[in-house]
Amino acid sequence: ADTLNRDYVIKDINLAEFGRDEIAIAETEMPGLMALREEYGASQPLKGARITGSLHMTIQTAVLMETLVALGAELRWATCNIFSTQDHAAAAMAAAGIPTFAIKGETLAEYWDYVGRIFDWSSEDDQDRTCNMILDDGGDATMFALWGARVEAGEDLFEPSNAEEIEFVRALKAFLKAKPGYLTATVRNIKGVSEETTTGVHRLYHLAKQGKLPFPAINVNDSVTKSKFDNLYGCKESLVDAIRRATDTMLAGKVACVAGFGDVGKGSADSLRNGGARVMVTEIDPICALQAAMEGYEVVTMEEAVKRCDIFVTATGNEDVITAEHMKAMKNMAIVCNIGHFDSEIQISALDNYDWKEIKPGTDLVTFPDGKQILILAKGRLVNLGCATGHPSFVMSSSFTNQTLAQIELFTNPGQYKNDVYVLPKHLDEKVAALHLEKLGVKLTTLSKRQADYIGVPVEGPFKPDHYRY
Ligand SMILES: NC(=O)c1ccc[n+]([C@@H]2O[C@H](COP(=O)([O-])OP(=O)(O)OC[C@H]3O[C@@H](n4cnc5c(N)ncnc54)[C@H](O)[C@@H]3O)[C@@H](O)[C@H]2O)c1
Ligand SMILES: Nc1ncnc2c1ncn2CC[C@H](O)C(=O)O
Repeated sequence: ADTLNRDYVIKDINLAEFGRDEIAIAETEMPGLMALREEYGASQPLKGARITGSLHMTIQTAVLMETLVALGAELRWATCNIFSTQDHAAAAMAAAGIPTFAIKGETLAEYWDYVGRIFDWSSEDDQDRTCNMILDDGGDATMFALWGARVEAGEDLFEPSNAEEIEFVRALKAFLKAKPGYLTATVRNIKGVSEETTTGVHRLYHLAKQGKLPFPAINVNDSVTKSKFDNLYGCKESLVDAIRRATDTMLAGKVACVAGFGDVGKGSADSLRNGGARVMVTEIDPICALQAAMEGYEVVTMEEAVKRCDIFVTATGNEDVITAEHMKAMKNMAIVCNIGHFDSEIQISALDNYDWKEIKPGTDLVTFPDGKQILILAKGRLVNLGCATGHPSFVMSSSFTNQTLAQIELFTNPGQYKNDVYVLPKHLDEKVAALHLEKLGVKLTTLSKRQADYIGVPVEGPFKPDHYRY
């Protein structure tokens, strides 16, 4: 790692030029972010914003980061998954002077130490300087700050029950010892958090319901132009990309199982079917199960799927969806991976005592006592970023335009939001979509006043009621 006590920890600063070259190409595919730089560059709405960012350190995220900086923000950034960093993107950010702490393949200990680094805004001449915004993906950064403040208010930390929690507790205790009172001040100074993903949003609603959310939050995931695009079309492109890079397996003719038929499961099932696989789905929700059936997917239980499927993908946001028992019952050389945010979906640790052989980074061959073998991808962490480069730039532009608008909303309207979870208003959702039409050559039709009146919407939109489902 390239450290030397600089205010970044990355793999190799010499990758910066390569990163910069790919960022330049990505910018041509991210019209929403580039339009926001045009629109807000002069007025600098994020001047004074000190954003602690925890989001996969990819080329696409680098374009988001430099958009936030172009609008006046200062950043400190870490990735939100130990396998998702693209080292050349991290190098380009460090070379651009943005404190970045991310290495592809970092350990859990390093991951949580880096979360501490992005919260440490203190300097020689201002020990009390803290962040005043969080941009989160999955909720790890928010949890670190909140638990720090809660421990300093006298609450007992939970007993860690796995490797991840052990490192979280260790890193948090070290931070609290080094900087007593600092996270309490941080939480007090935070104007809000914008959360990228479904699992992180679930955690925020849970906190709000418990009355333990001490600042406003914007749920970016449930902007239509985020989850109905990134989660759906992003996974449709990046899932099979990852499976192919990790295994070179032929998809055509194979039988695949996707656990969960939400936005990610829908995109994932489509991805596999387009590759020529016959796809089965498992679901708990009768509505999503009915959708899957009517889309032509067989809906089965995992107990049934393990007998018949060659490829398994979890997309539920839940835990223990594929158990050790399930894996023991799978066909020889079955491929098992997860595209959900956390690695809770597959019982990876239950395989610890079996023989693991790393074929290449991201692809492990596990041999069971009876000699049966399976391939585990990205050690059960999200496979599209662990074994490939995640979603392409264009769809991430839609997600990250929402992120940027959410940061502006929270930072420039601190009094407007209570300590609760909000989604962006529909006119901004439609604005994000509109910013991405020209790139695809879309020609939009304009309503006449008569038509607008007939369907009861303003000529300029919003074109749908809040209860509309896209
Ligand atoms: N890898 C990526 O690029 C990426 C992108 C977006 C979201 N995500 C993550 O993917 C996960 C899913 O996101 P989503 O937006 O599709 O969520 P979602 O809530 O829309 O869908 C999850 C589905 O899983 C089903 N489910 C829950 N438990 C199940 C179980 N035990 N068996 C079968 N089905 C079950 C639910 O009924 C639901 O329909 C989340 O963790 C999210 O954060 C990852
Ligand atoms: N290319 C990507 N850059 C950053 N994050 C990415 C990329 N592809 C998928 N993701 C995951 C974020 C996604 O919005 C989520 O909800 O998890």
